[in-house]
Amino acid sequence: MHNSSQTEPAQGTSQGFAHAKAILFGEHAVVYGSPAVAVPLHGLGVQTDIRRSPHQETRIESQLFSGNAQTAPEPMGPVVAGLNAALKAVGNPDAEVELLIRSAIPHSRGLGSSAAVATSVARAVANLHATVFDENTLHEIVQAAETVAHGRPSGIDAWAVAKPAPIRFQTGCAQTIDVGQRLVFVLADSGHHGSTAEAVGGVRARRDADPVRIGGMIDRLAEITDSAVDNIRSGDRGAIGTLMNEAHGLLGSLGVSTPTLDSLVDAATAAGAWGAKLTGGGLGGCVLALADDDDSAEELAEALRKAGAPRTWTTEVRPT
Ligand SMILES: Nc1ncnc2c1ncn2[C@@H]1O[C@H](COP(=O)(O)OP(=O)(O)O)[C@@H](O)[C@H]1O
Ligand SMILES: C[C@@](O)(CCOP(=O)(O)O)CC(=O)O
Repeated sequence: MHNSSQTEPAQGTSQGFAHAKAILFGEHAVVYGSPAVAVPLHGLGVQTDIRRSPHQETRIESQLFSGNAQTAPEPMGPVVAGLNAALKAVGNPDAEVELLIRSAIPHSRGLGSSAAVATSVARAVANLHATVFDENTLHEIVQAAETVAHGRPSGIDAWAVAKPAPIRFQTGCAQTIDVGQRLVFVLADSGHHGSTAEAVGGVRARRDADPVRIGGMIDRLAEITDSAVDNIRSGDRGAIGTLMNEAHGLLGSLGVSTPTLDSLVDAATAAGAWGAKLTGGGLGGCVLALADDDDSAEELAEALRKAGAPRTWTTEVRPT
């Protein structure tokens, strides 16, 4: 995965960074208290530069919007909420600041751009005030942004973009997983935006209509996640891949896959991936495939692009 370029801050400017994430197991089930596993996507990140505003207003410059924060359109709501929560947490809620947000993370692809942007903004605010947020304070700030973005987020994204290692997340708590063997993943963009809120709402409606069947699938996703944690610890790629394939099938049955995501999973399997699945909310977004090694990751990425993915990224999870 290419490195997002980090630049030196100008005088009077402070910075904050955060990386993207991919959910390896347990998306959607995590909303109902099941465990989930997320991995950091180092090198695919966002940088925020901040300085005290020389004007009587807070301004944001970003790929989505540039202008006075008070006139920012609705999609910027999470960013403004994160900024306000961070300024409040440093005891300077009325501060006027200027933000420059540069992100390499495509938004609405299940890669955690909203949480990563909010994390980089919060870290920049802390830096400007010569402090560092402890992880729980940072989490609360980012959850304030995520609540505007998604309604009732489980909290996995907010932890996953802030932690440098894979995590097992359940009901608000995130624990780092010890990794037994290096894992190389290829991410393929389906080219379609996915709305997490719509996907989560769809699963909830199906669960309300058929609690026994859908509840059974959610229970199975929870079992898959916990088996996968054991396999990540022991470094059993074959077992991880088999569980990824099963998880993708279940996510399809929950109604959050699409024909494009299914065909990318099929292409990954045909190209020799240990396993592949959609990642994040679904209904668009990305597919995550487990490669054998760096060489096969290149072949896998090429196969996924041939199958229609407009872009791919390769990332690794290092043994601890
Ligand atoms: N480059 C960016 N500049 C400003 N805000 C961004 C940027 N990327 C993402 N965001 C914020 O994150 C939101 C996207 O969140 P969402 O659709 O949930 O995507 P994701 O699944 O990547 O988190 C945007 O509406 C905006 O609030
Ligand atoms: C679908 C979900 O389980 C994972 C987050 O989805 P996404 O990676 O933001 O698309 C929602 C949640 O955990 O709140």
